[in-house]
Amino acid sequence: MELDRNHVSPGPARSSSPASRTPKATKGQEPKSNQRTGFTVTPFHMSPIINNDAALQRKPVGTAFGKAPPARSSLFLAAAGRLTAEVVGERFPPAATAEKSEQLIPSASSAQAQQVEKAEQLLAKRHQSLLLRTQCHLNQHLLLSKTTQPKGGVCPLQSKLKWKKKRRMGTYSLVPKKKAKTKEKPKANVKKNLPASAGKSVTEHKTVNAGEQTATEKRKISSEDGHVEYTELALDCLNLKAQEELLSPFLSGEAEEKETDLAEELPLCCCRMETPSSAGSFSTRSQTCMAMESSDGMVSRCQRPVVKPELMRPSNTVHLLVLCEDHRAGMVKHQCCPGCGLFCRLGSFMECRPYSSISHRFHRDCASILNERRFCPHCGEDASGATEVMFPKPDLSPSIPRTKPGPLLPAVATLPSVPTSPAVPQILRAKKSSQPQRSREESQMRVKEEAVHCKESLETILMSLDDENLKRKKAKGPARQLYVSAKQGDLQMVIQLLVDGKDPNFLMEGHQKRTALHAAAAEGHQEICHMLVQAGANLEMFDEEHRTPLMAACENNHLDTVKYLVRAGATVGHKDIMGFTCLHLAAKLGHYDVVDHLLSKASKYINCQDNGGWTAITWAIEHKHKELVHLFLRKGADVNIRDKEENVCLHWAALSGCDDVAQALLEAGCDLNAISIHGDTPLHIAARENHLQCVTLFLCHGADVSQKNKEGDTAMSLSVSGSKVWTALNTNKRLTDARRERDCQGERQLSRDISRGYEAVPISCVNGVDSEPCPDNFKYIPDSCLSSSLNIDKDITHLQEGRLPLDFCQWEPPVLFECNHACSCWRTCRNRVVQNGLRVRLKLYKTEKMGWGVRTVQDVPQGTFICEYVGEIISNSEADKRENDSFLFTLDNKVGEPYCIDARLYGNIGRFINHMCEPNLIAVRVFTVHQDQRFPRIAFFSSRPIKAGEQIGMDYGDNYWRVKSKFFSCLCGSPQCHHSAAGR
Ligand SMILES: C[S@@+](CC[C@H](N)C(=O)[O-])C[C@H]1O[C@@H](n2cnc3c(N)ncnc32)[C@H](O)[C@@H]1O
Repeated sequence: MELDRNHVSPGPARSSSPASRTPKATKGQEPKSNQRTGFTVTPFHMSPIINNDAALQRKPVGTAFGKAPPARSSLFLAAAGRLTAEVVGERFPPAATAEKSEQLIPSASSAQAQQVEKAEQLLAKRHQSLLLRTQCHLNQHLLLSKTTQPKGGVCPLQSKLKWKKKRRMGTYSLVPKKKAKTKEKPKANVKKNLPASAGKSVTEHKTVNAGEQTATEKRKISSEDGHVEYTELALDCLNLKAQEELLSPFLSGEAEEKETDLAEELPLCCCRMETPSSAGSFSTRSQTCMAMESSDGMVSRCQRPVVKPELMRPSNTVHLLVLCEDHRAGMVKHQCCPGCGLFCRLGSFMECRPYSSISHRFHRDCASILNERRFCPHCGEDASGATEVMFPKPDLSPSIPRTKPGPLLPAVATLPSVPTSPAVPQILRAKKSSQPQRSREESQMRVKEEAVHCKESLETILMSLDDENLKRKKAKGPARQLYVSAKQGDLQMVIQLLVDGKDPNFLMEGHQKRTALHAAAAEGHQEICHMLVQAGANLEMFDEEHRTPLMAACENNHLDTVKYLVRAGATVGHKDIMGFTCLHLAAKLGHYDVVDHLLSKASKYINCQDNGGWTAITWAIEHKHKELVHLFLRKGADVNIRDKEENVCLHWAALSGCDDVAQALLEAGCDLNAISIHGDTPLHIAARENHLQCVTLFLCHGADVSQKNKEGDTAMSLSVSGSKVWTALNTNKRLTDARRERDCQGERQLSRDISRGYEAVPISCVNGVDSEPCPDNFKYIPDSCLSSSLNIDKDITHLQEGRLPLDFCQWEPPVLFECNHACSCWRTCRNRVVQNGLRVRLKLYKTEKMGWGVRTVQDVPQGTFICEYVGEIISNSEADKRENDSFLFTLDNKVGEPYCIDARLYGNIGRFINHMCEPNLIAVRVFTVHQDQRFPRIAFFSSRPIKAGEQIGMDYGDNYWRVKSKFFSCLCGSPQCHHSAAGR
């Protein structure tokens, strides 16, 4: 159901569809940390950061504050009769460690170990190149994601993802994974790289033999020596391997486009151009290859015999050369630097990758330069996109290296750690984790059976690998075949392809640029995952949606594969383009066992928020995965985390209509009175959605039926008139009104809101004691004001979760620092409490003995921010001149001239808070938008749970009473009163 705030009252969800939760912020915009460079920011909860004024003074701006000074105990009087605030007082994660790898070692027989070792030794032959390619792909992936956002218009991925956005959360700013096609490339290197043709006109004549797989182009290029006929090498004239690598990407659905791209780019270098031997003066008889290799500064010449007499010219700085077959293939693969004519095959070079399958190598200093910009001398791409690559000498070690560096493991360690199913394609799929758990005996039997199956299947596969015919047949498969086989669960084929040198990190065009590991993980082919990982597949490769193989396994509920990947070192906390983690994906789809496993392995992500500010539990709640919700609650999920619209879990339960989930959330302490940015309480949502059970539950727990949202609607006005929900709300309202009337015993309401709408919640004023009208001898202001210029230093703007922790030191309350606009966190960050203003519903009422006082309208948990003490900020000398000191609150600053807040003429509800010898409030000094130590804000927090209707009060302090007791006694009425006339 699609709800739109523009038409109906807001709710936590604009739609109950999962896709509707597309959040507002993109990953790129989302700050990863609320810390600013150079500053240490302490979360509010963990916080309280200073109770030491000396420390406050000592610490330089921008440093974290430590624990602080012994403070005095309460609020107080510095000057006569004056209140004081004495006491206010991971993109690629670290490599899997050897330790992690060792966890992969299952207890397996040595026969199995030997078989797997054999498989791995076969794989080892290809390992080196796989690693290199992995690195190349990673480089390319990173490079593309960083640099290729189109300047204007909507990128393909953006438009592709737009359908997902239903929730009205703002705009996207996606980073496309695919490099935008450069139509007008700087042709910087044309002159430089044309063979012996600098400054001369170039004419091209292109003929395409339509009957052939590859195009053959003939170009006539004029030179000083006359015409030299160059022929562009047809790819099918190359050796098989080089040909396959160049052709493989074209076998995808984008073959036509790629062919055109390639044709557009090739003319910039001459790597594929050859000229018949007759064009030069070389005899190829007993000729050796003239290729020069450069390896980290060392130049060496190839000595291999030449087979073909044709000449090639790597660069206009060198002569035409005859080359051996290997170097001819290298030329065509752009492995020779057009700048200097030296081959780049061992050592460090720059590599430009205009497409994932094409690599252009050149030396850093050989880039073409035009207008102080550097370009690839092969294709003219901006060389800033090129990456430095290293091609080490081949390691002839027989061992299979791990995905990540680390000590080699004993061969037995490379067995699939949890062989959950026989390694034959038809039965490879991991069973759904929702299947009932097996008994211990069954499990043991199964492990034995699986070991046997595993042994047999591996044996079969290894035997087939020895079959030379099979080998030859398989070798022709294109790189994408690995992806297809991994997806189909064809373990035998996967191993064969890996042994044949297929890149396990090949990105599958047309399949969201996923890798074979994504495909295997998504299908739950655990053994294939293992083989791919052993062959160098990177666990952290992500697709166009920034999803990793582990995420694919989680989303598809393949528990065993999830377990395997986690053990292999996959990152659990990785976020996709929507900010989802593995937990979000599994929670949304109700994959109980997967969630359970993830939480058992990485519980720290339990409260991780996605781009909409939603935690995994909110997804489980919205999609009515009840058992999962209970699991999250047992594991300690925070139910009061606010999303970007300030909804808490109960809003989502109200939306889904699950009253039993709502009940569990209430028992877990979820705030029934939480208000979203639209002013909605969970009751508003439940009423609007016509969820009767939830409505009655909330009413039973004391939800306020008269609470209005920002559009002025009560839950009742949002319900369908005459419906059961409406009747329940109406009945409750009548009963509540009647009770209030009885409880108030004739209390008259003098004002609906003394704040005149300045506070987020109204503060009514009632008098059931006498005929005194609503106080009007002051002006209500929501924030402190300045009546003279005080030059508050607002330049210091670095600062450091909902409530004070239960162990917050109430006797020596430390200073708090809230996040502000200078932090990198969102406005909804939980370390912003005081700055969010009044949230608890309060009432100004006339007490029997202490004049006006303040009470709460709702139950208030311990540690809740109640209100601030607001007034005129004045200097002490100014305060001394003022006659009425009843509303002076000393800021008790230790720096420079002391200041205080006078709420006599200008103030807020805080000015009516009376002294109580058994207080339920503490005052805390808080900094929000500045850190000028002279001007802390004074915030009152509940020091214990407060019942609805209870008066709130603080301890004015002994100093206050030392002075004031000469004029009057404490009338708080507490049995523990220290300052009553009788007590003195
Ligand atoms: C900050 S005002 C509190 C609001 C005040 N009750 C009013 O009617 O405006 C402080 C004054 O309230 C009165 N007051 C507060 N707490 C009291 C107490 N425990 N016993 C007697 N008077 C109290 C005193 O007159 C004191 O000067």
